[in-house]
Amino acid sequence: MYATIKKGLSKKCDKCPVVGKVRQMVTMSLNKYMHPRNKYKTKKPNFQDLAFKYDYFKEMVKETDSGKVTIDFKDPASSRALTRALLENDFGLKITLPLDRLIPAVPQRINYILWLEDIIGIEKAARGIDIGTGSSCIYPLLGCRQNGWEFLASEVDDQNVYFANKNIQQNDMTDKIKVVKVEEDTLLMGLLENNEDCYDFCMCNPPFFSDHLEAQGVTNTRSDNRSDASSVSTASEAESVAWGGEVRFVSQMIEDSLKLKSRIRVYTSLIGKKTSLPLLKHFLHERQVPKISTTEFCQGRTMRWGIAWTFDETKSLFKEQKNVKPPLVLEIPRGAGGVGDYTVQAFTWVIRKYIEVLQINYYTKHCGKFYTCLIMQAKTNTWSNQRRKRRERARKQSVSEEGEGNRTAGIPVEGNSTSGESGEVKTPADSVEKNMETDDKCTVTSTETDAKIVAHSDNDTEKGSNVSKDSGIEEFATEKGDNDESKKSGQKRSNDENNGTEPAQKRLKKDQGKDCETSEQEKEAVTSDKSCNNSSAITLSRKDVVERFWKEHSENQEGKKKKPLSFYEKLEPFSESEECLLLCKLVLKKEEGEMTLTLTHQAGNKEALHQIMQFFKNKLAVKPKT
Ligand SMILES: C[S@@+](CC[C@H](N)C(=O)[O-])C[C@H]1O[C@@H](n2cnc3c(N)ncnc32)[C@H](O)[C@@H]1O
Repeated sequence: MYATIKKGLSKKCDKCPVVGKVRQMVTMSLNKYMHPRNKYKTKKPNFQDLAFKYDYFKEMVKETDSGKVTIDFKDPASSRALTRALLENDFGLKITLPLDRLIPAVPQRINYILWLEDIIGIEKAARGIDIGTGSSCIYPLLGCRQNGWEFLASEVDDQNVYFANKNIQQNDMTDKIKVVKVEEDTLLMGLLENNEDCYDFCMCNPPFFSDHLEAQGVTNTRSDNRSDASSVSTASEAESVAWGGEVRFVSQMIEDSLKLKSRIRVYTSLIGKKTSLPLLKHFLHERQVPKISTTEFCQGRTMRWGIAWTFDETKSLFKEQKNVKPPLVLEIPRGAGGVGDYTVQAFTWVIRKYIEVLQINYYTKHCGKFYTCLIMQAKTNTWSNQRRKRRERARKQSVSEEGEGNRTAGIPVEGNSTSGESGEVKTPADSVEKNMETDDKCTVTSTETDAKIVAHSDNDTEKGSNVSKDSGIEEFATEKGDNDESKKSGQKRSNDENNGTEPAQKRLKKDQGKDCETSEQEKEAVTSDKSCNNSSAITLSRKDVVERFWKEHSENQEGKKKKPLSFYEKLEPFSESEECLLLCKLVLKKEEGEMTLTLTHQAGNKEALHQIMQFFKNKLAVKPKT
């Protein structure tokens, strides 16, 4: 897929050394929730510029078919070249790394340094400890270069000690950073037993895993659906695995800190697994450590956590940190939810339909080719226990049918479908339940949770579309002639039309129908796709469907062609200060060819945010390959 551009780069370089016509801004997947002072937050690394400057990096870059300059993140040599180039370019640090040891990701390491700056301040020169400094010695090098901090660093691995010393020397920092080779069971106590110095902080990026199986992802909780890691880990077993994992490692740091107390003003550690955090906090509370603070590092698509504790009760340590929750990020793989068009437009459409089914208020804040932002306001929980509720309802229904079968025999039931089965009064929640039920019934293609959204030809729509009277929510995905229920609902849909709230999806379907009448060429294309053929549903992925949706949307926005908006589009932006169960922001973004869905909490119940994300995960899940 990639074509090497080593030669191409030289050509471009000849044309225009810095700003070539074909210059590509190359970005890494770093999101905007990085530490506010992280320089990569707003200025992503420009691979082309780096390639012009550094030959060792130029050798690694490739150009994608779309002309984007990138590297193969799964190749250790490429990752190493990137780390080397970023440290040299952005921090003036020269670094030598072996290929068989951990290659640190620079933007991630900066986050930890900046968090420490927030805690201890940068006004005064500080002295710190780095436990397990690695071959790069990256934290001491960065802390020293950025803030003039001095370091005592420890390491158990001989090769790491060798390279760490080499890196200190080639950056002229031998008077500021000292590396000590320690034994495996040594953390702070052993390191400090022969000196009486005091330190402002200690930091540590511990080996996360408790055994090699966990390190290889065999026994941890990564879901089967999760896509492969986008970068390679070159960490040796000693670097990533420690007996008892990070919990035991940091617990031992805590035990040591109870003896050392204020010889180190602030104790900190990075945490790789969220589940470790409550255990370590509990451990600290149990030992009556007076001040504890935690943070979340949002690093591209990786989450890490930080934990800090101190025995220094006189200072206002940890006070100024804001507890800003990072967003929940879902990587959307190609083919997710059966949507073949890997575009923001296609997935925006799908997501909006799911939101409408859930009866969550929303308005569109931004809708672009690569970026969509919706503000969502949920009043009640309409997403939990869908399956259980469906089963219960089905059970109830069959019981009532059995019991009332004789009584209802011969009584016309047409039109009863929206007022609820068994004559129940239909609440909005019921309506959602019902929508969800039909949605699942009709859209699940392979498993109960793997939803495939389909659009239908015009005639299919007539038969299949269903708009709930109560909610104005359109049932957007039913197989042709699916069931009687959907046939009955054609009447209900027209209620909606009369109100001028023709849903976007139906408009799409209509347009498809028009295509069939107006253009022979298009007709051919469309019929070959079977969209004009009543006998089968077409997938949403058809490019023309998406293009039409997009065109229509922009027309609406520009106000050139006033088409009626869907029920929810008609809503004015609601008051975001209004009391609700959850207020959040949903962002769909395509960056570097990869799509992500991000939910950011704004107000209300944080658990609800996780539940909604789980709902989207289920709906968009692609089945693991067998
Ligand atoms: C996850 S790596 C972190 C390396 C580096 N700090 C970084 O962030 O890239 C953990 C490091 O701790 C080292 N290590 C493991 N046990 C240790 C111990 N008891 N004392 C010091 N270092 C240790 C490993 O050799 C490894 O280099």
